[in-house]
Formats: sequence, C-alpha cells, structure tokens
Amino acid sequence: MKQCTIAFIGGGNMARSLIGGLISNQFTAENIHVSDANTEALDNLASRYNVKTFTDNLAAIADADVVILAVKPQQLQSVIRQIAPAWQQDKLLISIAAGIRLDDISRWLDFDGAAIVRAMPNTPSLVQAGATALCANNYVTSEQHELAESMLRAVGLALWISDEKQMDAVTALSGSGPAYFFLVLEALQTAGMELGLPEETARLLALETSFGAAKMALESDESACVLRQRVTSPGGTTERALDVFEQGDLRGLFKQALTAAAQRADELAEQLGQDYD
Ligand SMILES: NC(=O)C1=CN([C@@H]2O[C@H](COP(=O)(O)OP(=O)(O)OC[C@H]3O[C@@H](n4cnc5c(N)ncnc54)[C@H](OP(=O)(O)O)[C@@H]3O)[C@@H](O)[C@H]2O)C=CC1
Ligand SMILES: O=C(O)[C@@H]1CCC=N1
Repeated sequence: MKQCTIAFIGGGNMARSLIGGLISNQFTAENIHVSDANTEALDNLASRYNVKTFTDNLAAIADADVVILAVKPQQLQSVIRQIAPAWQQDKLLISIAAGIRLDDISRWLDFDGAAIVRAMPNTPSLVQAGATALCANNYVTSEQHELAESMLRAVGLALWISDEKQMDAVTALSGSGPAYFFLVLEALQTAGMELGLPEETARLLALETSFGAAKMALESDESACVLRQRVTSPGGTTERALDVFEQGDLRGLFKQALTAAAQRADELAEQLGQDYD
C-alpha cells in the first residue's frame, strides 16, 4: 500500500497496540504521528517506536492522510470539535471509540462530505493478531476504504460491517473479548495452582493450551463444537469438567456478559451523543 501519514489522537492502550502492530508490519515510524496530553505516554511511544509525537492535536493532523481518534468516548466530542476547523476534504477520519455513532461524529466535525470510518479493533493488534470490524459513511472513497482496510489488515483480521447497529455487538465480542480470554487464563492458572502445580508450570500450561486451542480452531475446517467433542472421551475427565461448566450455565453467563457490554456501548452513544458545545 502507499505510505500514508497516520495521526493518532490519544496515545493510550489501544493506540499503542495499533502503532506497535503497524510498525512491526513495515509501516514507517516517521509517517506515524501521535498526539496526547500525557507527555509521559508520548515519551514512551517515541522511545519504543520512534514515532513523531505532539502535544498539539492540530499540529499532529496537519499533514496527515488518516486521523485515528483513540481517545476515550467521553473525550471524543471535544477532540472532534477542536480539530474541525482544520479539517480538509482529502483526509480520512477513523474513530475507534466504543459506542459513538457515525452521525454524531459527522455532526461534531461539521464538514460537508467528510469521510468517516468507525472501527472497533482490539489490543492483540500489537502482535498482528487483532480483529477489527469497520463501518464507513457514504463519503468514504474506494481508495480510502482500501487504505483503512489495509491498515487494520496489517495488524490482524479486518472485516467490513454494513449495518452500523452491529458495531455494539462487535464491541462486546471482539473489542472487549481479549479481556474475557485473559480472565479465563487467570482462572485456569489459579485453579491449576490450587491443584498443586507450581505457578510457572500452571502459567505455561494455561497459556499454551489457550494458544493451541485457538490455533487449532483457526486452522481446522471443523467447528469448535466438533473440536470440543474430540477432547471429550465418554466417561472421561473432560466430560466431568464440562458438566460443571454447563451446570453453572457458562453459555448463559457469556450471553449476559456480551449483552451487558453491548448495552453499555449503546448507553455511551445515547449519553455522549448529545451536543454539549
Ligand atoms: N483498550 C481497548 O482494548 C480498546 C479501546 N477502544 C477504544 O479506544 C479508545 C481509547 O481507549 P484506550 O486506549 O483504552 O484509552 P486510554 O485512556 O488508554 O487512551 C486515551 C489517551 O488519550 C489521551 N487524551 C485525553 N484527552 C486527550 C485530548 N484532548 N487530546 C489528545 N489526547 C487525549 C489520554 O490522556 P489522559 O490519560 O491523560 O486522559 C490517554 O492517554 C476508546 O474510545 C475505547 O473505546 C477500542 C477497542 C479496544
Ligand atoms: O472497555 C472498553 O470500553 C473498551 C472498548 C472495547 C475494549 N475496551
């Protein structure tokens, strides 16, 4: 792809994951700008990745082709209103904020025909194993589609969603999803230790088992259900463990958890989608 200049506004957790993934995938550090109020975060990014850092958002976006808004949803409206006077037709705006809708972003930017993409990445982008869903407004050109997709594809899977309403479900599944797997990892490790394994042994076994299961599911033509059944010998150990999960309604808990996350995204959109300027 052509080397474009990408400006991140907000240099926190998600920006760091995307920047690390992009640079490991041959994006040039000098074409990556990061602007943040927190100079310590900027210093860390500059020393680790050699990106150009700014404390002035307008300076960071001045010659950028793509501007990625990586601030918290609560900070999004004021950041967009701040950069709006400097907006130019040929720039692409990408928001990764949970919940906040394309219409609200567009209203705050107040620029006729502004090309805007809403994206929901996740932190494994840092190791090029991210999963991102994207959703574009009608002003995004085919070249900008390709640009947004190729940036996110450089850090993992990138899928377009045509119905923006599905972005809340995406946020609940893959945006927040790494945290669910980290929780499972913690729980596996702790349970292993409680059964007498040394901490490092439990950690490594839990990690490799998680990695192996995900890799196997990714590389197999079989469904997760079939792969699970192949581990489960009738009358064996796995069956006993799975019975405990089913009795505890693990599936129901996941449904409740994802529903709660999607509802929170919708709530953020309702609360923060109001104009306050
Ligand atoms: N973390 C994740 O896994 C994911 C997050 N997201 C979305 O990404 C966005 C960022 O999340 P995350 O990285 O976790 O949040 P962080 O709080 O880690 O990062 C946001 C950064 O923006 C800085 N900031 C605040 N105000 C401004 C401003 N006016 N101009 C420039 N920078 C500013 C913050 O500084 P300070 O701390 O000083 O306020 C902070 O360093 C959120 O909208 C979230 O919904 C999406 C997918 C996954
Ligand atoms: O927890 C959050 O709100 C953000 C969005 C998805 C992952 N982290």
